[in-house]
Amino acid sequence: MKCCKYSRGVLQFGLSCSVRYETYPFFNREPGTSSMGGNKQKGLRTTILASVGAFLGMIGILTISTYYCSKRRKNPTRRERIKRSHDTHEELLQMDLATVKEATNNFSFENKLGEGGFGPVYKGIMRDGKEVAVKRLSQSSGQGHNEFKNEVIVIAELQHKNLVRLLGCCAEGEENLLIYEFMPNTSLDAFLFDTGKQAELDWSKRMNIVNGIARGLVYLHEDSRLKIVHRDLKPSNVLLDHEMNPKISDFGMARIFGTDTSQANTKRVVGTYGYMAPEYAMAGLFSVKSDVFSFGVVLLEIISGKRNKMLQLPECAGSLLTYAWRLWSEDKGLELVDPLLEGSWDASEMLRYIYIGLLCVQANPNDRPTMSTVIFMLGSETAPLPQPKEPAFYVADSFTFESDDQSSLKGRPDSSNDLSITSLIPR
Ligand SMILES: Nc1ncnc2c1ncn2[C@@H]1O[C@H](COP(=O)(O)OP(=O)(O)OP(=O)(O)O)[C@@H](O)[C@H]1O
Repeated sequence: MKCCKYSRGVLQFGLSCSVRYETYPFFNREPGTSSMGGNKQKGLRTTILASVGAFLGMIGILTISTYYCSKRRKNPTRRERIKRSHDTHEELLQMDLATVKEATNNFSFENKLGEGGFGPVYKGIMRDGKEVAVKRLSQSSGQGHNEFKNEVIVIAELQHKNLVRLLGCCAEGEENLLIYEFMPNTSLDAFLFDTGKQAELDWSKRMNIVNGIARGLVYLHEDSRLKIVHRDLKPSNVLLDHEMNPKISDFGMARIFGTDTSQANTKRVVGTYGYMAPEYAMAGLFSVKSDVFSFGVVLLEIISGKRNKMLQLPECAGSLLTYAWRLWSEDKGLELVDPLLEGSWDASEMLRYIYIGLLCVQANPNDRPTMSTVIFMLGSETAPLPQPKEPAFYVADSFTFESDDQSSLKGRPDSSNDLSITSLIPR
């Protein structure tokens, strides 16, 4: 549309030029009025020549503006690109309710895969046989329409093998549905913290999961067109495909940053207790480094097979972080390792992973590495690692945080909560 406007503008400009040329006194002299000896015929010729010149000029400008416009269409500005992708995605991803109902057997109990803060999740089979997972926003969920939209906007912009794919959405009447690719092995927490399944995660699978999560985060933070902070990374938001490859999910809380923004703050703290960085949980400050903190917690959980917040060991009051730090300081780092992994790991590699976990959960965000540095450190046996400083500790019982939104953290240690919709600022 803009192109048309430009072209119309150029056309008007050209016409007005030719009109001006014709009315300019020099081209309309009466015979004998000029010392140059011009006559009416000469004046007319000059006028025609000027008009032809103006016309040709106008054609030239039109050609250039058309070229510029088609180039713009191919390489839109950031704002145009974002707006266009919004429009396209809203169109592309729409699915009708009848189709989703049919796929999920009318949201039957047998099809229910689980339930999160957003609402229940159902398995569905589309007409073409494709398996999907359908998240149904429950009316009573603390999360609302804004998060639903946020998830669609954020995830529709992204494509990476370590991020779950959103296939479609449906907003009809009271129903708000998100349709994802189906992950047959559900989520990481279903393996990591389930005594019956823990043993299936040997060290090589765990390393693959750690590296995949790290790559997904690097993409979000640095490599995608937008700079995104996830804000709710935890094992239940890491889904596993049929080969146990990890895919980060749940972008309802994600925030998109501009290139020149490194940190933002909010009065509405969202996220999950135990995984939130202290500066975020207590002051509402978040950045890519808050995701790094959550990654560090998940990494230490993967190594130990223990939940950060659930650790009730006699030798350690508090969290897994307290425990890991204590062992590390006493040169007993390897005691942290999940006994089920016995014999499947190499000591120096394992120590490096623990080291990296501790670097990620340091109290000061500036001390934490970026996710691309984490990838480098995970893959290098020789990379010099800085000495980790003490992690941020917060003990379950004493941790409370009050924000403007009274539904937030206090008294709901295991849940995520509300946030206003992301404002899209491209990289
Ligand atoms: N794409 C998927 N494929 C297969 N199972 C899924 C998929 N998405 C979610 N699930 C299942 O549904 C459950 C609920 O997921 P959901 O993301 O809504 O909540 P959560 O991450 O467990 O909790 P919260 O909403 O508090 O973050 C998951 O534990 C998982 O077992």
